[in-house]
Amino acid sequence: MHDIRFAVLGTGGIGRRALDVSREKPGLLPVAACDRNGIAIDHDGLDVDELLAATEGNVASDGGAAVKQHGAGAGVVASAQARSTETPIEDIIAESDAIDAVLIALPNLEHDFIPRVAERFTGAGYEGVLVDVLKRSRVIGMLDGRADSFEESGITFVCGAGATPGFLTGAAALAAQSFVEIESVEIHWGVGLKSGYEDNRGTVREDIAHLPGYDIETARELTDEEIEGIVDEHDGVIEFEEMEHADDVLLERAGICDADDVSVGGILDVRSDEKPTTTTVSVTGRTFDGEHATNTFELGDETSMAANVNGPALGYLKAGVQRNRAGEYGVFGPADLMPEF
Ligand SMILES: NC(=O)c1ccc[n+]([C@@H]2O[C@H](COP(=O)([O-])OP(=O)(O)OC[C@H]3O[C@@H](n4cnc5c(N)ncnc54)[C@H](O)[C@@H]3O)[C@@H](O)[C@H]2O)c1
Repeated sequence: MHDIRFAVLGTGGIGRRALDVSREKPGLLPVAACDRNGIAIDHDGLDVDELLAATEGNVASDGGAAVKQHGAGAGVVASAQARSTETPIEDIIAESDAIDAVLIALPNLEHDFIPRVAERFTGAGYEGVLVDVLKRSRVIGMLDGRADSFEESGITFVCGAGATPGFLTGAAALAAQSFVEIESVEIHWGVGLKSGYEDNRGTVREDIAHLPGYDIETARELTDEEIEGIVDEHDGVIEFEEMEHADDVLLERAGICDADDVSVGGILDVRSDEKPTTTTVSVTGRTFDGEHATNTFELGDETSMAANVNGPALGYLKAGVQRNRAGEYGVFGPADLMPEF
């Protein structure tokens, strides 16, 4: 039985794959999807096969010149189920009475963009679940600052619910259970994206903002050619250290450790699907009986970014719906919930 009707905001690299993964997750019925230029809605369930086929290689991200366009229109409007609109998010909000949960797979190149999108749902009196896969630590505080209005509206907001933060934050919370004091949490990720920048625009651009000499503002202004240039300079393999990933504040928020004890780094290969390094979460701490040890959680190298972001995002969405139906509203992080399968 499909008892969770959900929408996806953003049908780029992440949003399209969320729809794809949802086909194999029991209980989920995708009823709406939008990108910057279009919207597809069918309350009986979208035809995901058709939508994915129509948007393959046609993931209109920002209307820029380099967007791949293989169909009649750019992005979601290439689907027979979609129509073009200048107000995609409002159009979904207008139908949100019949939507249980919304996965926000939008870029996060302005820190307050996702909080502002959430405000639009609150303003319309939405009662349901919002889930995002945002990365930046500072955005969590902005969402926490709106917790009262989410509670008043009847919204259960699950924030930072992708891979990192998200899945790996939850793994750290579990790995911490052997200890009574946590000394450090080290998250080191490896991602191979043969589909490259073209199919993962938000992800790659936002990661570049973590490189020395860049920030979110400068990354936002880069042209597609400049991004391709940075990728070329690194021969397609870019290494990141001390990233501002919200795993730190989300673990602190859950009472597990101080944000300062958490470090996140990783290696992104934009030219190969093979991971350049194994993704690990290492939690070091002291046990009640005085031992020091490190518990390590490791992902299989064959698991793709798409699997590790979207499986958990939809799993947390399901957990959020359960909370929402039990009348629990406000802001939840991935260390506060166990994702459902
Ligand atoms: N937490 C994690 O583990 C994790 C991992 C990967 C990506 N992400 C995040 O996921 C997000 C999406 O990444 P992506 O690679 O899919 O990006 P993308 O650029 O490929 O796709 C973004 C989509 O959002 C749409 N969009 C942009 N502005 C819009 C607007 N105003 N209204 C409606 N639609 C709009 C675009 O048209 C596009 O469909 C990024 O913020 C990225 O950092 C998180």
